[in-house]
Amino acid sequence: MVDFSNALHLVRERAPLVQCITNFVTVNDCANIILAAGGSPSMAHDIREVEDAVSGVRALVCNMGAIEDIDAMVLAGKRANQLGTPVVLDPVAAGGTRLRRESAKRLLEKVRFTAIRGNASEIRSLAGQEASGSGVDAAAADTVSQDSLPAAVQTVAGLARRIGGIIALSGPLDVISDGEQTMVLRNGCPTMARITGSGCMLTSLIGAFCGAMPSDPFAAVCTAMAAMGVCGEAAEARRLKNGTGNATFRTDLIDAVFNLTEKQLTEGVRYEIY
Ligand SMILES: Nc1ncnc2c1ncn2[C@@H]1O[C@H](COP(=O)(O)OP(=O)(O)OP(=O)(O)O)[C@@H](O)[C@H]1O
Ligand SMILES: Cc1ncsc1CCO
Ligand SMILES: [Mg+2]
Repeated sequence: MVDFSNALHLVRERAPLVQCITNFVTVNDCANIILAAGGSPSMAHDIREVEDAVSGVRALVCNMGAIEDIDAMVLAGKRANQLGTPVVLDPVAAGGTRLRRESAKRLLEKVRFTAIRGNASEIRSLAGQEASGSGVDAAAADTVSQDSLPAAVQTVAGLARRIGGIIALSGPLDVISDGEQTMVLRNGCPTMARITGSGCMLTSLIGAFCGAMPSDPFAAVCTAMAAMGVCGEAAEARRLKNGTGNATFRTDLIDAVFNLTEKQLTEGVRYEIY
């Protein structure tokens, strides 16, 4: 049983410092969503300081959108592993190019990840399955539907066992597994895929929750994913009411995380456990 309410309470009470080595496309949104959740962001990514910087934080987020910073991620990740600090990976476009396939392989060999959050194409690629996606968005052919859900649960749980951490596949249905228990979340809205960075922001949020409750990473990841979905719905309600577009939606999404209450989260989340 995941206590969503307690996890949200803890992230606000503990205000974890989260270090992100992340891409320049969405870096500002990642910093702001960590702040919205009650955490504190550090975007230090220079290879000359990441080992030092990671010593003072509660979680490290490595985002492969910053493909030029893979060496820094390996160094920071190894240091975080030594310190017992949670490390979260966003395998942006993991199967898209040879450089990304090799980088993902190298990261998984060198660093032990507490959690990996990617879209369906990225998770399929990490699992060694045929994936249609080549850019940063999931391919329609890979997207999890009600019909393909049983197979997706197997893939996600199998990969979780292989890496010894949590795998979170996002999309219309979110599938989260630690290899034994698997949660399926049915929140969110299609507009979330019409802004860049909802995935990057979600991975940063996972970093904040893992930093706040390192002893229960499954609850941390599930709560971050649930919060993002419920907040996506709140931002969509505003968009429909105000007739705004994706730029305002992005701001409303961050505002929704800032204003999210424990009651709104527990009443709004739609999930099942496998
Ligand atoms: N069609 C949809 N219906 C409901 N929720 C969605 C939908 N598409 C995306 N989401 C939600 O959007 C968030 C980001 O997931 P997504 O899989 O789009 O990430 P991503 O492809 O890595 O994004 P990016 O790389 O642009 O940051 C998750 O919370 C997910 O549940
Ligand atoms: C668009 C884009 N390109 C590299 S990273 C990124 C952010 C979404 O993954
Ligand atoms: Mg992404």
